[in-house]
Amino acid sequence: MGEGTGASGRTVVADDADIERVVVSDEEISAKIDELARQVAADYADVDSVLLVCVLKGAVMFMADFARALGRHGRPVELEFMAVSSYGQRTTSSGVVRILKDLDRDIAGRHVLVVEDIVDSGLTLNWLLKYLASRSAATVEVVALVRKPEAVKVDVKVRYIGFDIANEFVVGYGLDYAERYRELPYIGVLRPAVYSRG
Ligand SMILES: O=P(O)(O)OC[C@H]1O[C@H](OP(=O)(O)OP(=O)(O)O)[C@H](O)[C@@H]1O
Ligand code: HPA
Ligand SMILES: [Mg+2]
Repeated sequence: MGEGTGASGRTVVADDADIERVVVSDEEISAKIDELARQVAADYADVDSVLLVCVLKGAVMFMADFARALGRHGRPVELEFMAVSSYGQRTTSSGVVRILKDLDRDIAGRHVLVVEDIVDSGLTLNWLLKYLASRSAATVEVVALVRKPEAVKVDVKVRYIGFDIANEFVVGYGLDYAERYRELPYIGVLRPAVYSRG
């Protein structure tokens, strides 16, 4: 693809052609991450250490940018990763959360902040919070970049939220459809034709 301006309003990236509409731009994401990091750094100013738990794969971009923003705001953190999956190739949750990668270390007594890309039905987070509670963390809070308030099926406590968005399937900035589009720098909606390609 040559030079030009794509759906993101900036230099075209490879998957722009499949995007119908941008829901959250990369500039909005950066500004929001900075704002969330400032707030979290202030709220956790009095604790010795903070353990960020990234929920792979979707939250990988958010984790990387959020951790660095916390550093800029004077809050050092430790990073831990879990991989869970409930969507697979679908656009709706299977309701069954599978652990693909567990935590590498004990979180007992730690101040844990779960870093999630999206709260949709809430089923993943609901399951994860129960799982982490059983591992005796001192505190467990959640930061989620986006949430779909109209899609929530279970009420989960999310302390920090970037954006509330409409109830439509989105991709980009870590979010995938059948493992694609995670690398897009913004969050957007796919053209309907993409789903009928099979
Ligand atoms: O609120 P929910 O309806 O449970 O949906 C949110 C979860 O679903 C997605 O993960 P997915 O299962 O697609 O795995 P992935 O992160 O590897 O894409 C997303 O990254 C969240 O973890
Ligand atoms: O809208 C979404 N897009 C991608 N992955 C997701 N996982 C839950 N909701 C979504
Ligand atoms: Mg997914």
